[in-house]
Amino acid sequence: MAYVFTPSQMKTLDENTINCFGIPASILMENAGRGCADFLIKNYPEETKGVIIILHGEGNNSGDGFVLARWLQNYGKQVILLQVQKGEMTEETRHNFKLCKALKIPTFELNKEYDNLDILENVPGVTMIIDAVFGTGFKSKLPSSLKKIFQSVDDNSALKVAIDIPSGLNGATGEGEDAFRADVTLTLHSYKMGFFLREGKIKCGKVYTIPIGIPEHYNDAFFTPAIFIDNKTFRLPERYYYANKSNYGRVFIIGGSYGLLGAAALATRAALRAGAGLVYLISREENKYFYNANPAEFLFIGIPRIEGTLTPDLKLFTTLFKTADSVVIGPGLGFDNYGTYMLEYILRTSTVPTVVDADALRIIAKDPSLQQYLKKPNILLTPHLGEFCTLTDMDMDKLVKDIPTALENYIKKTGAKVLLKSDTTIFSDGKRMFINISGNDGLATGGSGDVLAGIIGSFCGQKMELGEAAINASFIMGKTAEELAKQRYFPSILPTDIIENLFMPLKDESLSSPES
Ligand SMILES: NC(=O)C1=CN([C@@H]2O[C@H](COP(=O)(O)OP(=O)(O)OC[C@H]3O[C@@H](n4cnc5c(N)ncnc54)[C@H](O)[C@@H]3O)[C@@H](O)[C@H]2O)[C@@H](O)CC1
Ligand SMILES: [K+]
Repeated sequence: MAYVFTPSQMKTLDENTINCFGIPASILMENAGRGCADFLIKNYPEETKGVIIILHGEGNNSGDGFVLARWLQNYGKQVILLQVQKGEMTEETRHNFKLCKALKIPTFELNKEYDNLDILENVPGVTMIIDAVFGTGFKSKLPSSLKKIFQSVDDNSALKVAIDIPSGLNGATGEGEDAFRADVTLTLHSYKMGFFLREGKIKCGKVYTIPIGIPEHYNDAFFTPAIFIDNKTFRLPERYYYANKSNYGRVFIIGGSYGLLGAAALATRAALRAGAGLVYLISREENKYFYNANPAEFLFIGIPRIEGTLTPDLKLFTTLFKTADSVVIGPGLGFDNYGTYMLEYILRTSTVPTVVDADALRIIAKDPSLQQYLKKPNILLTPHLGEFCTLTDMDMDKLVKDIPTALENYIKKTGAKVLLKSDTTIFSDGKRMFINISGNDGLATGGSGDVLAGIIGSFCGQKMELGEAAINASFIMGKTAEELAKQRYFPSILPTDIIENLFMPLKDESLSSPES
């Protein structure tokens, strides 16, 4: 299981490992530094052949850097320590610094004016620059002196390695425009939340985890950590050897205003491709021309308007709706009385997993009385960032500064379950959090959200739990886009390509046997 921790959760884990479990801080630091040294020696033989410069300050991250320096020297490597930030040394850090001095590892200090930055350029044969300045204890903004130093490192052709987290990156929010830009990040124990958000996605390079001795059962002992969905953790709905269509759910897709049936049609086809037993497209009666012209595997149910008004005739729909196993409402639903009336009915009466997407989200944003239904355990909202801003009445600039907190606040306020879609997609219900980063820019096309809603509805119809369905649908859709990008220039990927090639990545051996 790949867990994702915030810096404060990491602190809780470290403290409990030291104070309750009984592994001293000095041993954790030794494990961290030695683990990084062993990893680099094994995986980067060329890059560790020349001079290795370790940039440090005085916190515990720097302590890890000092242990790493000792071990690299022990393995016969040439190491230089370069202090770029002043601070208070902890006992373990100070002790390891002394040991480095005792080993005669060369130590340099940049002067106050930082006009001796050319140390970095003048040392011949540098093949690796390691950042052990700040770790998860970094707060606020990077000092301007460090900005200058990191820019200069950026121009150097040596391999750049960050210990635990690139210095200057906020481990909770991913904010860090001026952070150290690493080619490789050796993160201690587990991923940090900031790796998957904002600048974190470009500052970390390749991320590898280094175990430091925190016991496995501590991971979820003090809080429920976020889980990163990857090739090993993703799941698909179970299929049975002896089964018929009734085992795989009746999925109701409700949407499609007059003349705008495309969104609902995409969700419908996606639900079928994702394995649903039966898919009903519930739309306005005047859309039946579409079904007549495109007879397909789904069933079309037209809900007529009540004479003289824009309100649908729900009586015709209610009996049939009792047979639904899951619902998707919103794609192309429309904002008139018809759409609002249908949405209110579904939110109030549905007892099966219900995915609320697109127009339905905007109706909820306009009509706060509908918020009362969001705490029902079977309701999932699937906004993209723009729709989330509308739901929360928040500026995009403010939202992207700290997405996890904005999400947490909205869930606390409404009790909703949310799949927040962007290049990093997050599911949260206030208790669990799942993170998915699969996919590419080819998904930034109108209609992708409708396809995703259809897949989620389909997975729910196949008895997958709502949160699991949401994140796994997002994962498999992203993987499909990645697979398609091997065959065509990714901006040309269309939502219909995703539908027609869904599950194609399962041919890839690493994905072929998801844990169930
Ligand atoms: N005992 C532990 O808690 C362990 C910690 N470990 C390492 O220690 C790190 C966390 O250690 P710390 O909590 O000491 O924190 P850091 O080493 O990340 O940095 C803390 C230092 O940076 C300074 N600082 C923070 N933000 C700053 C800013 N904007 N400008 C200037 N100075 C700033 C603080 O005043 C403090 O001196 C982890 O990332 C990991 O590398 C590991 O050694 C494993 C065990
Ligand atoms: K670091």
